Amino acid sequence: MRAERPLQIAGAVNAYAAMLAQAAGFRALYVSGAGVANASFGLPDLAITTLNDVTEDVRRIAGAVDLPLLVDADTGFGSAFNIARTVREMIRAGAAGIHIEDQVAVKRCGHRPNKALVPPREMADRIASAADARTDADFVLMARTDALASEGMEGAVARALAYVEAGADMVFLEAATSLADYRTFTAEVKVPVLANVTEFGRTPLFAAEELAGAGVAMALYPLSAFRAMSAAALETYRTIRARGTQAELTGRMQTREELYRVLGYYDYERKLDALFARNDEPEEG
Ligand SMILES: C[C@](O)(C(=O)O)[C@H](CC(=O)O)C(=O)O
Ligand SMILES: [Mg+2]
Repeated sequence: MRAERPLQIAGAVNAYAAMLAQAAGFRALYVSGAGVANASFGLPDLAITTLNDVTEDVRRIAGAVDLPLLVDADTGFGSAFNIARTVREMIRAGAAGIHIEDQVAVKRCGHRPNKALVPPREMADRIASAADARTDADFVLMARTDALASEGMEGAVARALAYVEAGADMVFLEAATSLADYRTFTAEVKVPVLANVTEFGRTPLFAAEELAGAGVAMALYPLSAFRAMSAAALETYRTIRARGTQAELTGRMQTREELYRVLGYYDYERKLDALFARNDEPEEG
């Protein structure tokens, strides 16, 4: 966050997407709960996936890039002891931080209607359990509030302040609808605030500079690349089925050369060649 404001955080649904985001210059990445559910399991984002499902993706992504990873821990995957375990497992898997939200355990996407929240006290307990379980002082604990839709700005601010009091380092204001919302919220909540700029939701696609002007410290793009790749993949599959060839699509594909550059393939190949060359040398006898 010292490097840029707002810190742009890009969602990556797998290790290779994370490498692409890193190559594009992002300084922080996100493992989206919706991304794990949708992309890794073909499930909707309705609290169906588990802690293990998410940490598996975190391990793969953290193993592929050097960037800090913010991870969506939904409602923490259970009650106090489970939340403590979530924190420890996320740290072990390589996350730099997680966010935990104040929806009931059967959560929904933050941009859908009929979200239900736990009482502020219960969410503060979630945060306190998480803060207590931290085995790494640098691990970031972010409280997400979904309260704007049902309790308005006053409710969202009151909740955020309680969560910070309970140990949250940062706050995620879900589904804000105007820059004025962010301005009011960031003026009241003194810790860094994240804006979720997810497409086709409640929040207009505010530009980074606009968010910075409203006091926002982090801008999240949780599923942007996933939505783009999904549309591209569907078009590719359809075209091959309809035309019997992919020839007209290659201009829009990432080439083998580009793929290999991102992967560092040629370094691996050189090492392999050197190993083979060594093995070919006659043994001294
Ligand atoms: C940020 C989010 O929690 C996610 O899982 O990526 C989702 C994103 C989305 O559904 O667009 C959310 O905002 O609830
Ligand atoms: Mg989510």
